[in-house]
Amino acid sequence: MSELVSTGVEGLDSILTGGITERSTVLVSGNPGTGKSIFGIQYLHHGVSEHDERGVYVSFEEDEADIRGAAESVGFEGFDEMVDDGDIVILDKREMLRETDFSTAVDRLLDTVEDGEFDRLVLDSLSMFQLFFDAEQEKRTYLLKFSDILKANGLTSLLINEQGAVFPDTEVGLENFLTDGNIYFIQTPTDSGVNRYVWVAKMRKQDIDTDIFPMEIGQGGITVHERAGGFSMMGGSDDQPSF
Ligand SMILES: Nc1ncnc2c1ncn2[C@@H]1O[C@H](COP(=O)(O)OP(=O)(O)OP(=O)(O)O)[C@@H](O)[C@H]1O
Repeated sequence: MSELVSTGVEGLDSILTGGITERSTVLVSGNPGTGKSIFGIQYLHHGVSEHDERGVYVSFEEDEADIRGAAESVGFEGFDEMVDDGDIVILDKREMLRETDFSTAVDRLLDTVEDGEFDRLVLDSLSMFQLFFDAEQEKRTYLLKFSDILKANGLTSLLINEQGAVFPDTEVGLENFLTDGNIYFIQTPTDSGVNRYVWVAKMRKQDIDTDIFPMEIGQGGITVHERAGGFSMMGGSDDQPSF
């Protein structure tokens, strides 16, 4: 049986009955500000601090200082040292977009992971990646090849997907089908801010809880509460999911 990789979010690991199957690629979708990047950083930080697993964070949109700043804002202790020591390697937008040629940028990423010394990868974001393909068939072939390379190098990967539509109007694209798992981060407005939720819609080969669970972002990162329900498109109520 495959090993399970702990996400670093206890409540989410419970929903996943232990974690993510190792060498999977998991799509993490959500609107802006729903916590996708923080989840990615938490996943890598947890890998190093609790499991001695090295990670790579690839960003097309932020530079290293932004990522270090996000880790600091939620109090991930020792994150800077992990980066300084090379336990977490950040390939940031300066690095990835140095060449205008997309395949050279991807080669740089593959060069980093192909020594097999990493266990976890976060790609922020897959949406950027996909902009380079016009034809669906080309996108499909590339995505499959890319995720095969990640798996072959022993990586369990989170591929972040910037979602335009507001939940429950999720856009279901090729990437939803071609990845092993789909996790959604959801936020609904309330009078005083937002209510946050997480939904694991799919995880191949795993028995998962497909309810929608409330979550919070604060010091220590993301916390998922192990009580289903509370989701409402109106926000602020304790009603059961309303769709
Ligand atoms: N220390 C903190 N305490 C509480 N909430 C925080 C803290 N730091 C960040 N947040 C919340 O997390 C949100 C940002 O999360 P994150 O950057 O992971 O979102 P995202 O889904 O990656 O967004 P985007 O797609 O725009 O990059 C902020 O909007 C803020 O509400």
